[in-house]
Amino acid sequence: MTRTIIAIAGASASGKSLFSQTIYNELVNELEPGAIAVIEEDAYYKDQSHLPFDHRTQTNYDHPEAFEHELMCKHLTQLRNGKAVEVPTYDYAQHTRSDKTRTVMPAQILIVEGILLLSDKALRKEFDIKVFIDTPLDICLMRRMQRDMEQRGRTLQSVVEQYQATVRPMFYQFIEPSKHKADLVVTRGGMNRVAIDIIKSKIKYLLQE
Ligand SMILES: Nc1ncnc2c1ncn2[C@@H]1O[C@H](COP(=O)(O)OP(=O)(O)O)[C@@H](O)[C@H]1O
Ligand SMILES: Nc1ccn([C@@H]2O[C@H](COP(=O)(O)O)[C@@H](O)[C@H]2O)c(=O)n1
Repeated sequence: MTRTIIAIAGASASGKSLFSQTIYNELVNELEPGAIAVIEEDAYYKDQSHLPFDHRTQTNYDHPEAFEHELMCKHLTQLRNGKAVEVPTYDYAQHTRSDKTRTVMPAQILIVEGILLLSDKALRKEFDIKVFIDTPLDICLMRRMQRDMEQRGRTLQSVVEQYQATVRPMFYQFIEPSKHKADLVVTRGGMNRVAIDIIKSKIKYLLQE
């Protein structure tokens, strides 16, 4: 059986999750059970439970070193080879992994979304289709402020400080240059109906092959 792994990359709050979830939600009931699955790169942030909370707040979460990309690569290879994996789950409020894992079965179509997927050479090799969500950074910042305060337990001050110290500089160092590794660059992210339909058609075509 041929399996296809699709990467959805882009800045934080660019709309990667919305884009991925829209494709998943619109296809999941049309396809055979278990044909499509989604994995988040954020699940592979390193475990920091051994560090005091104050230290965890100082981590640069936008640098490749913050992730356990080796484990992610290993899991993607296992999924491609038809094996189920236990994906970690992440707690943004605690800045570390939670105790639970999530079992992901080897789907024929696997969508993977995350900020640094295309900047890592080893990870890039795992992807059959590479998409970059290209959203202006000021729009990402506005969305991130709202989301991080509502859903990730952050204050306005902490979002602004983190944005200046790491999020913005790491975007220009790692994420923006990785756009050129993409097969498709998508504007308007999760609201780009044409782009969503193109990926959906490609998935349906692959499943018919
Ligand atoms: N095109 C869009 N228009 C309006 N809001 C959007 C759009 N894309 C995403 N959002 C909203 O912005 C926030 C961040 O989007 P999300 O998909 O979680 O970003 P990412 O996964 O890239 O971090 C969410 O609240 C989401 O609903
Ligand atoms: N403890 C953490 C871990 C990550 N972040 C931020 O999350 C962003 C990536 O997730 P998206 O859903 O926004 O793509 C990344 O920019 C990290 O700064 C965090 O704030 N705290």
